[in-house]
Amino acid sequence: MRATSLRPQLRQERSSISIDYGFTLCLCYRPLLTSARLRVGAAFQRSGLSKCGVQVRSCAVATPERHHALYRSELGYRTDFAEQYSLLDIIGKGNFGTVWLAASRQDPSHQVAVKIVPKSRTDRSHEESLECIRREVSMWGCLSGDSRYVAELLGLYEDGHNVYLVQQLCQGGDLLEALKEGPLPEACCAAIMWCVLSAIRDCHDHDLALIDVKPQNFLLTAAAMSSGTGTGQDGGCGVRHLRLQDQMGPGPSGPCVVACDFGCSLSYTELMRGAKRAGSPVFFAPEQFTNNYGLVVDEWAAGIMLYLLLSGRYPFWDCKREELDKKLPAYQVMLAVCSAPIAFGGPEWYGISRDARDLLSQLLDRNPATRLTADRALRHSWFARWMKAAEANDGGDSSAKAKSADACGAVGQSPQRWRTTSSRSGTDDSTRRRRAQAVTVVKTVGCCGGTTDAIMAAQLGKPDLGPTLAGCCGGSNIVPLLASPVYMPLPVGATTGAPETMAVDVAGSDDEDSPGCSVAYYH
Ligand SMILES: Nc1ncnc2c1ncn2[C@@H]1O[C@H](COP(=O)(O)OP(=O)(O)OP(=O)(O)O)[C@@H](O)[C@H]1O
Repeated sequence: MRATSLRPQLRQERSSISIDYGFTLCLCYRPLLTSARLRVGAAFQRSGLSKCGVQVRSCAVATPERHHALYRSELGYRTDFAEQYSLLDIIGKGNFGTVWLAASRQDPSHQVAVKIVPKSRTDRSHEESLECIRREVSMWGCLSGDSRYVAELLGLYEDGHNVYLVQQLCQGGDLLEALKEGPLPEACCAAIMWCVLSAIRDCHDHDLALIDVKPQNFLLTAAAMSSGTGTGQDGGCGVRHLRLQDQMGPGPSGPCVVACDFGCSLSYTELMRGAKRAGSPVFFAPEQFTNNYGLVVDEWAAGIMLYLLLSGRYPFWDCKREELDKKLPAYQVMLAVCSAPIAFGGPEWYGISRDARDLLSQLLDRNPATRLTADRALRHSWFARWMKAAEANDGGDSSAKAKSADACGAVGQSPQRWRTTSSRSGTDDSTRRRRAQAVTVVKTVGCCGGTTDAIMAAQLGKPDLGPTLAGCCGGSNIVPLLASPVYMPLPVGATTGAPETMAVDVAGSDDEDSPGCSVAYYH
């Protein structure tokens, strides 16, 4: 049927057509579109409807066909997508498909994400494309439901052109987005990495390697967006306020981060047969360059992710994330991954705990045989510390809570964050003031429990001279936290010498290098 023959009928009824991504058009002219196998965009062009003042917001993908009775399923999926869901807006685009926000037609308040994957990719035959989709779906399907750290796959649909993967909507976007505002507080990184490593552990328990572990493939859920205790200046909600304790156990809100995208995943058997190289080279483990690797490449990539979350940088390159995202020649990537030392020297590491570095070194172990597995990584003392600190904040440890209340109460802060190591007795006011002049606000770091940012400031002094401490704030305005006059608000970046890292005592923690609380200080 020639497309031009559509024109009179369309013109005749155009006043009653309301176009929403072509669904209405599909509905009204189903037989014509079906028989002619026209994509909506093409139908518009040819019919001249656009000239009649009717607009289509997007024709980037072929729209779902409502004629499921006529369509014979190729993959065995349902064919009534258009009856079940309406597409609302594009959320994002990947290499192989477009992700849409969609709503259930029965209950429009129920929103989902739908990945629309064309059945024929330009770089593959139709059969090969279908095989890729089948593989991804079978891997995802066997994890979804079994692991709470994997995005839920809610339904599978197909039509003549596309496959529709209906999945849990993750409102927070991906972790790369979250990193755009700079490194995340350490407490928040612990919460995220708990989910990432749990997802990896669950995959490995199913004899699957995720392979493409990177921030883009981990999504922040609705739970992440509503997390926090409301104490920060920004309301206390959102990514920077994620708490480790909310990610554990079968809580009603679920984890803050889930894994998505199983397009590169490989089964253990496939790995043993000699897997093909896939994924993003800057996240490759050294052995991945040889095409002879096992499940623990995921742990290596998780190590790179942790480094990135904590510092905003990649471990083997002396540049920021954005700089490296521009393409590097493959041999340069390989050389760095296989031989460059892991740097912890930059200023972004001043506030990071020794435990975090230790976990990183064990994940980024170039020997796959000794590399920490996800299961063991989850039992690393870094997580235990953050849990302990969080419990103390939440009231598990009443004495720590009381001490903390002492420290913070004087300036009306909620009783949670920092306490002084001691206020050196016998220090007169002029000495305090002199020291205070030399206090340097080092950086914003995550603080105990992850519920507020802390601006850390350290006073001039040597360790043997005693007290060192910290201002606490939400957002960027420094407020004097502690009762002692030593601690004064200072402009960020005021420094008087070369920084060294020093531990600060934190409420609820007995150890000297409390998580997330080391600061730079100056002599
Ligand atoms: N379930 C979801 N909820 C919300 N947003 C999502 C969801 N799944 C994907 N997205 C968004 O859509 C974007 C594209 O996702 P997709 O999985 O197609 O691509 P990708 O991971 O970038 O690419 P590729 O599959 O090519 O590696 C993601 O970056 C993410 O921001």
